[in-house]
Amino acid sequence: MNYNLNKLTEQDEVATTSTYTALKNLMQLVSNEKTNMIVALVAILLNSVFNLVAPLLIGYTIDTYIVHKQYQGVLLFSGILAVIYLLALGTSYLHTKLMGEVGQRTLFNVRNTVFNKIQQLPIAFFNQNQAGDLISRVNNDTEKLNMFFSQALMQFVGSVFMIAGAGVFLLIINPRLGLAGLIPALLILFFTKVFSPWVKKKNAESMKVMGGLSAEIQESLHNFKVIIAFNRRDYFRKRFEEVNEKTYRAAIWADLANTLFVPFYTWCGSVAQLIVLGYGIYLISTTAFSIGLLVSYLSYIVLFYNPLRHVAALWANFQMSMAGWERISEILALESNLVQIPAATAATGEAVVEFRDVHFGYPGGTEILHNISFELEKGKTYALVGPTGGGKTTTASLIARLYDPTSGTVLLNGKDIRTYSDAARTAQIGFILQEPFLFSGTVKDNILYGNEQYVNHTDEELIAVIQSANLEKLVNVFENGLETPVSGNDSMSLGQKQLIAFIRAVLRQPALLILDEATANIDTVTEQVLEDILAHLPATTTRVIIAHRLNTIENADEIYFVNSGEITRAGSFQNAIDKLLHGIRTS
Ligand SMILES: Nc1ncnc2c1ncn2[C@@H]1O[C@H](COP(=O)(O)OP(=O)(O)OP(=O)(O)O)[C@@H](O)[C@H]1O
Repeated sequence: MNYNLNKLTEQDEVATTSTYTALKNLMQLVSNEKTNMIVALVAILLNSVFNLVAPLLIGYTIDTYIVHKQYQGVLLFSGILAVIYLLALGTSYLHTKLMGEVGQRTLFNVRNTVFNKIQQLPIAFFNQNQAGDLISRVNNDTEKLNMFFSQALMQFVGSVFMIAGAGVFLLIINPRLGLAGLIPALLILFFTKVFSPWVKKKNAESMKVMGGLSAEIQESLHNFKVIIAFNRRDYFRKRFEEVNEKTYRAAIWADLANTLFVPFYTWCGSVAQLIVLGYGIYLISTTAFSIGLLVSYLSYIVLFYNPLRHVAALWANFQMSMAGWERISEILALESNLVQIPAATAATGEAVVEFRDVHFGYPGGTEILHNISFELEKGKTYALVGPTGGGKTTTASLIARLYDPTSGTVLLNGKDIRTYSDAARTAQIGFILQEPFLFSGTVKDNILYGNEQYVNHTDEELIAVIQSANLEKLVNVFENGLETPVSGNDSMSLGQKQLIAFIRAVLRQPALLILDEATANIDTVTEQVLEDILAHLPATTTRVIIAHRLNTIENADEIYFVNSGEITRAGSFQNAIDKLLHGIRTS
């Protein structure tokens, strides 16, 4: 399955959605904010009404009181206007506050939802996407949604109300003058329709390269040791400069697209004012049209075109939010291809693990394992040996169901491995990866990770468990034992990390323990301790050891030779050495 977010095709369905669909999906996300949104909507509606009534009152005051010099009436209407403006202020505050909170809650929920989704996706997803791009989606793109809800949405709705209201007033008071004043609005409509897709595209491009920039930063930070050791700062600097330049150019285009509407809308507003002024003066001189009405008209033209200009800026913001939402939706639409399937048949066979005619290739790559069939029996120790790149780790990954075969079946305890829940499967399998990962905390925290059954143990109880599993000597390797601090993945030697991963996996008491080069960086004396621990695991534990060091595989019950995607029994230890040293090695 294609999990590459930057290469989704039409068949992947989520590639591009219409603005309408994107908006509909987005609204579903805030369905539990309905009450707040309705109150905010009412507030913005009232706000528009207050702002719309004011010019009418001003025109009325001019024609009725100012022209006839009745200053008591002027004072009265000034007071009424002051109250109306205060109410407008109150409603404006209310909807801004409510929508600000809706925005923050949505941001919180969307970030949680996206992160949880990412956690459910299979390893293939992480293989195909760069961490920096994902971080950018979780951080930056979700923030665009916050902007949309906290600022854009209600301002947009308020502006639309205002435009509609002002338009109605303009057409009712004097239809001909109103129509004349609205002619430039047609130009705006046309311009917006033509340029909106382009604006959206430019924003989407900008976000995409921003994701690329994050990925570049992440990669160089991750590989800083290599960069410094090889003195290749210039290499990464050059690569960074290239991506930064791309980001800069895309941002310039997006900015240009986003600001394009505003001056044009302003210009259209000015033209409309000129039209109304000219035509209004003509109407005053030829008909009974009053100065007060002309003043009201000019105010309504401002109330019509100002929010239009605002809508232009908000429209760009909206396009940006939709582009961000689409990038987030791409993640939300993905489903793990490693789903649990219903168990069709009862367990067949005694083997702990069985491969039946298994073929496998990584997504988008060539086939790595070709028609593999073998069985691993309970309580035995198996070694997988073979040249680099031969397929050992891939085989182990299929045993642990980090991937599913392209065809064929992997069985765990006689049942298709896909019929097990994640919890049931991982409870049976302990996998020590080639590159163990440590979290910040202490040695104890890292050991307890994945060993929830011991989380509530006191230190004494935990030490007792460690002693009974013969792991005490390994814990004592660390200066402060269980309390030795771990300040991130790079704060320990690879051998020390392997020790912690070993303790973690053995404490799980798995029925099947896979060690992928798990002792490659451990000194010979400590390795003997590990071997002793392995030898004293419960008699039912099956061990799969992947190793290049020959002494590690010496005591295996069975040795498999993995070469060029084929797995064959190597027979005796001597045979395995012959194959390794003199066999045809392809990878
Ligand atoms: N995530 C991946 N995506 C694409 N191809 C991969 C991936 N991981 C491994 N491969 C390819 O699969 C093949 C088998 O790799 P694998 O890691 O299984 O070999 P290995 O026998 O464990 O090697 P080593 O002894 O170096 O650990 C190699 O050609 C490798 O390039």
